[in-house]
Amino acid sequence: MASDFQSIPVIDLSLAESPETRPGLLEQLHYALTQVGFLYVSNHSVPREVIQDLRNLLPRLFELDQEAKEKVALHNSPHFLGYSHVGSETTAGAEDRREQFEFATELPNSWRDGRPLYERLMGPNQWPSDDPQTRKFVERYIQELTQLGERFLALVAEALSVPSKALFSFLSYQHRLKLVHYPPSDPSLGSRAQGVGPHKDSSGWWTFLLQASPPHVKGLQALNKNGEWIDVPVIQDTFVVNIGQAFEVVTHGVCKATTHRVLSGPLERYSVPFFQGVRGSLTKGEALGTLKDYFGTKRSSSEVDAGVHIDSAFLRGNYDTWGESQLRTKIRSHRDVGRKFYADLFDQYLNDS
Ligand SMILES: O=C(O)CCC(=O)C(=O)O
Ligand SMILES: [Fe+2]
Repeated sequence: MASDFQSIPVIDLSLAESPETRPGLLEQLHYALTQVGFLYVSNHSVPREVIQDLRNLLPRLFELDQEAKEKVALHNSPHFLGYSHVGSETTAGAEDRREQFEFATELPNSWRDGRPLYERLMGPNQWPSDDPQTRKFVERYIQELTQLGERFLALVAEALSVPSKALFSFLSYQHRLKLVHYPPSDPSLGSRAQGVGPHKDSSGWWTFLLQASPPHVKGLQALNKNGEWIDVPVIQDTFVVNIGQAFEVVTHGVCKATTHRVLSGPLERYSVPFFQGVRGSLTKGEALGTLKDYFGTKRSSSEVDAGVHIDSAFLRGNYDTWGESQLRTKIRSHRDVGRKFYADLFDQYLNDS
């Protein structure tokens, strides 16, 4: 079997600043995008203080008592924003061992009868603490990551030789952020407990992940084409970046959303994934049509071959827009929210497969 990636490339974004080093950076990025689907970015320009403030917040929020957490429970939000407890999610058929607070770009609830229902995914956050710093730190972090996401996307366009305008046209103005806590696993399970099971990121365009625990706390792994799980260790002052499913679709599978998982071990672990959002009105036709010329004919034969199989619930599903496909996924994984806020659609979404 051909060898495949055994480690995750580190891309130094400061190399983009000089005309001497930029071509080399783009070449490394092209390799990471087309052969790995996972990378680290270093020298990313997100201020250290913004990251540190968020990191300090994590234990404080997860130490809140259960009552305070339940007050902002995700099941009270039609926008799927808020707290979910350990055991409320399953991935790949098994229960995940993690609790999380989900936030998004702060937006008013502007959905009205007659508008597409997926627009209701946008709406205000539930803030878990009266401490005004919580909101300040989370919002500032989302703002910084939104900017990093845009800078990164411009480089991706250049590395793939596609118009950046086309890539930007797929973006939403709502991005999502999760604060995640993996409690220590039962010692009898060794280091093999499921923090989160094998998955591809479905909700975003790109994911920018902060591994917020010290380097000796391991857990994240990416799957290479040979079926080997490759460790994605903590590298200080970097973000882990990986491709989401919508990006795999628009690049016709040339850039794959790589499967990954988290094993939880005897040490608790914190992480913060930021999911750059995709516009809900994006249709299948647009997603496959916009860059067809770039990913159909202009590619080397090995890249075109790689694009033959696109693994996407969006393309397979019965609904034409990205927004509807997202809403369906969310309702199926949080059925209580579906029953409460989307009663008219609930049965249809549950029984349409
Ligand atoms: O916690 C991590 O390191 C990764 C989490 C993840 O893959 C996800 O939430 O999609
Ligand atoms: Fe993920």
